[in-house]
Amino acid sequence: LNVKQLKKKLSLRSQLKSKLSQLSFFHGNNGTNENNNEIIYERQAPGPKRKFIIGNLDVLDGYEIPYQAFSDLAEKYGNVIKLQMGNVPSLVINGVENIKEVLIYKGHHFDSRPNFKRFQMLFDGNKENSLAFCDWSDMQKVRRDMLSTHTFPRKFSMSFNRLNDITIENYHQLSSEIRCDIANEKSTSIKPIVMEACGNIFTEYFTSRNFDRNDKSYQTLLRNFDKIFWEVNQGSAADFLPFLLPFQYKNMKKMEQWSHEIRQFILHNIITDRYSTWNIGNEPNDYIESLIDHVKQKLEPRMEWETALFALEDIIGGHSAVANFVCKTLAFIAKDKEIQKNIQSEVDNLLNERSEKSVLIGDRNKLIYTEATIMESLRLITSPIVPHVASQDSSIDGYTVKAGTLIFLNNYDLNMSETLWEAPKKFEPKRFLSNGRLIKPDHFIPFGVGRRSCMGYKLVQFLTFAIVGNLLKEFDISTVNGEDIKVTVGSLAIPENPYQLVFAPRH
Ligand code: HEM
Repeated sequence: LNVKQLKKKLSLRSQLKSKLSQLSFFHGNNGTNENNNEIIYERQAPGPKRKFIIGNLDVLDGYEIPYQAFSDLAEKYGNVIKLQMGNVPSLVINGVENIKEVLIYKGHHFDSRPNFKRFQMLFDGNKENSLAFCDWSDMQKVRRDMLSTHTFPRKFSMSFNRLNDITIENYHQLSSEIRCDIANEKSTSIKPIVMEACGNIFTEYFTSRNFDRNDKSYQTLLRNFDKIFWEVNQGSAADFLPFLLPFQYKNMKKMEQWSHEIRQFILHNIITDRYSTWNIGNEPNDYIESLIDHVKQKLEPRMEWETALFALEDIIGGHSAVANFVCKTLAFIAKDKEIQKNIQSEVDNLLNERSEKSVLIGDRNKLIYTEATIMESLRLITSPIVPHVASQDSSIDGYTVKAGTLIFLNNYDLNMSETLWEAPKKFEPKRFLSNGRLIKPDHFIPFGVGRRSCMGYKLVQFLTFAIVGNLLKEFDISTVNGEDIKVTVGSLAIPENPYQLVFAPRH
């Protein structure tokens, strides 16, 4: 090969590469040109015909689990579906590769959140005060970094050990309340006591404060958090059709009142005296001190006192998500004696070998069947409840996406697809086990991934593990008269007092 031939060959190769990059959107590439600039292809995703005013909102009609509609639409239109939800242009994204394209490869193109009136109102008219509903910003990055030290404590660090001690202490309180019901020959109203345990763990862990469980205003605080959690988890047509807002007025006023009461409680009973006595330069011991330190030191980006207050409120409210999840997991377990026996024998084997007789949060890798049960519960409750919004013009799987488009990532389908899972409707922890090891399939992403991923997932895993493990060590659990209680899939929030469970001491 002489120099001339070599030059010609290289030039041909470069022309070919350029042609391929122009064509490559047909193959679903990431839509960048040679200079890594985004090429915006006008290739619209397919979707059903829109109706006047409501657009495609009617596609959800008649579905008990609305996300099932997205999966059914995918059968007809493919993995990227264009929908006009009232006045909000939207895309439904199915398939793990497409979801990864949004969350990982192009995470910075899709890092905003919708601008629903409900969310604005909960945060004093400004959704940027919220950790989960704000758009991406330097402030959000700082808030996430600050929070991660506390929500993702390193194994056996001081925070980790503290979280463990607080969890076990509160578990004992939970167990004594169950024993009280047993002594009175009563079934147990599970949600209020799990809610109280999780609320206490969160307030003590994040703020180093604990409250008397008979304190009426503290009980109201926990109830208010859960009522808001329930409301936020319900879809509302008014999110997409603002002219319906007046019909939502009463409900929204109630939510506004609950969030106002929460703020007042936190202000008066948790944060104010800590703020006034905090000395700049001290090492923060808990999340509240990290926030106060940032505000008082006037670190960049500047955080207003109000923003810090909302961040604290948001994270304390996370206890409600954990409590709802624990209750759903217990219901799945109460319905299946074999799963229960498997967890119990795994827990007994571990505890018989050692002097520490509680299941600790650090035991997760030793109790893999218990872990698999929690993963199975997560699989069934997951939904695309926290949508993304395109923060710039982009593309997904080669389809055009305009800035401002709402993106539903159909993780419900990832978890319920017949092609990805065997008998997906069945509660079967063993699907996460293989050759005595825990396996996590690539398509199992219940907490999202990337820059907007869940900030509380470790707390969910630690607390659920410790509560479920210890409860099954102590008790057999069943439903009242063996009735088959319905545990809704594709959603996390459960009503205030959904079901009773019957506990019987094992020893
Ligand atoms: C079983 C319970 C939970 C599930 C299934 C869950 C799942 C999720 C999912 C799917 C997202 C959206 C991820 C994305 O957009 O890519 C999310 C976001 C978030 N979660 Fe969770 N979560 C749970 C509990 C919690 C708890 C207990 C906390 C707080 C301690 C929490 C804090 C957050 C925050 C702050 C975000 C927003 C992060 C951001 O937008 O930057 N979550 N969660």
